[in-house]
Amino acid sequence: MFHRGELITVTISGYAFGGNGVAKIPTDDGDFVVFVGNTFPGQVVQARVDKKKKRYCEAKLIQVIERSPLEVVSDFQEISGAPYIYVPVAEQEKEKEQSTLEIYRKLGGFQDIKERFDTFISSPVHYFYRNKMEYSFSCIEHNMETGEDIDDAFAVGFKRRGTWWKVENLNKPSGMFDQEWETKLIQIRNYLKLSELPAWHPPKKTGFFRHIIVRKSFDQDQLLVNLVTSSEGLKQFDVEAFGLLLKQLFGERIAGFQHTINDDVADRSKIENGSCKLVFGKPIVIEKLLGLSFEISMESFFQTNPKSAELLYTKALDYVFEETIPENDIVMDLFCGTGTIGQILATRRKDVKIVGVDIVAEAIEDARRNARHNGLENAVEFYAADVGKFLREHPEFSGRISSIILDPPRAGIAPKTLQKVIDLGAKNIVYVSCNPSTQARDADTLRKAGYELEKLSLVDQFPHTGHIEAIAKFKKK
Ligand SMILES: C[S@@+](CC[C@H](N)C(=O)[O-])C[C@H]1O[C@@H](n2cnc3c(N)ncnc32)[C@H](O)[C@@H]1O
Repeated sequence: MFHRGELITVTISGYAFGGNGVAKIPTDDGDFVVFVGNTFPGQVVQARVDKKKKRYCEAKLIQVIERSPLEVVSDFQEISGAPYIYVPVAEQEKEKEQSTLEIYRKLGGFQDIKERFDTFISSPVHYFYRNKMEYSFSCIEHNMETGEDIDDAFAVGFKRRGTWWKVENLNKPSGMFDQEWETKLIQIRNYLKLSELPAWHPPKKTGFFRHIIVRKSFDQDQLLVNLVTSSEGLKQFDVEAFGLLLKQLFGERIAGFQHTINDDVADRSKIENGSCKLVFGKPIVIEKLLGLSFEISMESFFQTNPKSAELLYTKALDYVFEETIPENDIVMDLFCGTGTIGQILATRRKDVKIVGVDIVAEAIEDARRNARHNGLENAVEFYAADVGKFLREHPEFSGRISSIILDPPRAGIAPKTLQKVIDLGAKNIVYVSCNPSTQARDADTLRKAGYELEKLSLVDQFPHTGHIEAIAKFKKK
């Protein structure tokens, strides 16, 4: 049944972890299962078969032909990064919870996960919650109304689902990022188009305008803007005049405007590369989390949904403090990024030392600077290193740690590194993850090493997407 590359139309009847809609096609040998990413039960969709196995296949969504009866179409423009914008949040949350618990059963072998499940924390804001957005320019536009592709266009918005070359103009807010910014993006597009410099041509890798990236501070209600162009035709572009337009459109809300010149042929991955000049203002915004201030530059990692991150961190730290931490003990914040969790912990317990480790040197510099500004420099120590290497080179911590916080990237923790973490002999481990499938795998390793999974909570950091954040609490038996 079906072959790779085939265009199929299926009705989605179920939901699997990670935003995969499930369609079942009856055959003489039982159901043949089709997984289609970014779809929802009740939708009829057109999709292209990508991977084919004997009993199932994976297909990429091309278009939703019929909406699910659950969906409520609103005035937001649907973008590929937010496939569930029309699905009521309660329905999204229900599917996320069930599918995440199922992945814990399947990949972690925790058949009794329901009994260990603590709570599902909803995002305190469901719309306009993101603090960073990256828009692409392309001279190949996919017109959403007519379905046509237009060459020699000037499009600014997001890549058409499943393509890296076509851009759909963002004509109204997506419901994900700042409402005023996205309402006025059309004026920015019209202004830049008048320069007669071309938008980027992704297949040819030529053109001038490449990306526009915006960082937001909710606390200050300010925006930091970075326009990325090539140097092709640079002399014709009046960057100061564009800065004035930003000031006219957004006034005091613009904290700073940067211009990055990037001639690298690689598209998204090199977005922050090239030479960057601050045209006016500051190259940072300041965000507040649970009373602490964090300076965020364009490049720094910072939780995308800060209001929800407060709830995530509070829950993670509640788990840490459920156990006794002796005075002057060390708590490790491994994969600490800009050190937010460790610093917040330090405000709740003044008599413990925090050791944070992250592989990105810039993130550690941010962590140290922020700790100084927050008056916490004596409570925290940050190291720029690979966690596995750090633990190998610092055997002195072994047996001296009562609690560890882990917050690794989506890939989870490398087996050798996890073994080093286990060798520390901590009584408690709190594991925060943006990918519960790798967390469930690591939870199985921790269980085999004598750690019991006591509790699991889910935090909906990313409404309208298939993503979910999970916090697991482990205790040494
Ligand atoms: C999900 S982020 C953690 C963010 C941080 N806890 C926060 O909330 O701001 C994962 C972090 O792991 C870091 N990382 C990835 N691989 C690493 C490794 N092998 N050793 C140390 N840090 C690593 C990344 O630089 C990133 O900052």
